[in-house]
Amino acid sequence: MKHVNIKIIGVGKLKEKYFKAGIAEYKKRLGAFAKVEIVEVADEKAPESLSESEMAEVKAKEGERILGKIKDKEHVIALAIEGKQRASEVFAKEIADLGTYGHPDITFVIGGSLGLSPEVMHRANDTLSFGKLTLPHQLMRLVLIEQIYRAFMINAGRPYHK
Ligand SMILES: C[S@@+](CC[C@H](N)C(=O)[O-])C[C@H]1O[C@@H](n2cnc3c(N)ncnc32)[C@H](O)[C@@H]1O
Repeated sequence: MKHVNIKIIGVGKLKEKYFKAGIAEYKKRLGAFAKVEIVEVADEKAPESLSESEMAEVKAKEGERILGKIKDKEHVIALAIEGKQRASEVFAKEIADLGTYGHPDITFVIGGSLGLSPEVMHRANDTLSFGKLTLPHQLMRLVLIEQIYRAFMINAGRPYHK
C-alpha cells in the first residue's frame, strides 16, 4: 500500500485523561503505517437553551474553523450518524485504494456536540457512520482512530482483526 497521511479534525479540546491516553496509544501504533495528525478546532458554547438558528450559528462557526484546516487536495470523510456504514474490511480497502489511486491525504472530520454544518458536509467527499447510536464526540475520536489502525492491520495482513 502506498504511504498515506491521516488527519483527524475534532471540535474542542480533549479533556479526559483516559481518552487522551487511548488516542495517544493508537496514534503511536498507527505511526508505523502512516503519518497521523490530530487537529483540534475551538468549540462554541452550546447551552441547552439555544434556538434552531443559534444552533445553526454554532455549527456554522465551528464548520468555518474545520474548513480552514482542510486543503484542496485532501480527501474528506465526514463522520455522521446518518452517513454510510461499512464493514471494517471494506473500510480498510477504501483506505488502501485512496492511497493507491492518488488520494493519499485522508482527512476525517468529527463534529462538535451539535454535529457538522451543511458546509462541511458539502465539502466532504464521503461519509462514515458507526451506526445509529450517538457517540460523544470525544469518544468518537478514540473509536475512529482504533478503526483506522485496524484498517492498516487488515491491509498489512497482520493478526489483529478477528
Ligand atoms: C455528539 S455527536 C453530534 C450529535 C448531533 N445530534 C448530530 O446528529 O450530529 C458529535 C459528532 O460525533 C460524530 N458521531 C457521533 N456518533 C456517531 C456515529 N454513530 N457515527 C458517526 N459519527 C458519529 C459525528 O461527527 C457528530 O457530528
